[in-house]
Amino acid sequence: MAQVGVIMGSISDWDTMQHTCDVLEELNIAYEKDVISAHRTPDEMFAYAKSARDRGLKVIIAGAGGAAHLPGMVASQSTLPVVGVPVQSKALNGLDSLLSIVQMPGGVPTATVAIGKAGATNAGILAAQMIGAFDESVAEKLVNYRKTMQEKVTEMRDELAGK
Ligand SMILES: Nc1c(C(=O)O)ncn1[C@@H]1O[C@H](COP(=O)(O)O)[C@@H](O)[C@H]1O
Repeated sequence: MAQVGVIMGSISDWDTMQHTCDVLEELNIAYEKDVISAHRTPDEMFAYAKSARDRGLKVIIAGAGGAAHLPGMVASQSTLPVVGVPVQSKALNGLDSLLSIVQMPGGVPTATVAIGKAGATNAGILAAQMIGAFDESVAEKLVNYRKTMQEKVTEMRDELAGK
């Protein structure tokens, strides 16, 4: 059963949001993915957010670009934690997406990560950390993920020393 719901406003967001899915797979966390838009499919968006907890999801990750209302609107309809990923827009480089997601009114938070690929990856890790707070096996996977990161840095140091 999926623990994380990954949604995006358009298929054009997939290039970014695939990095969320990649890290969830790496951490062996079951997830589902879908295209849902607060603007274009408001009824589906409401239904998704309202049913998310009962369907067993623990965290929702929502990626959107431009007037990125999807994360905030989903957050308004669910008590699950929502992580918003600002997708890099063409016109304003994602600053519009970032500000749309991060500037929520008091009472309805969305956890907001950085614009683009690094943010999308971090959204997946953050979701794993939320689940890992209550699930030791997920916490162990996160420890291993960090070890792998450290090993990569060690390789970089060796590579730099040889230059
Ligand atoms: N920001 C939103 C929402 C929403 O917030 O509901 N729905 C679609 N979009 C965004 O519109 C951008 C352009 O979409 P198209 O490429 O389909 O024209 C995408 O980045 C999408 O996330």
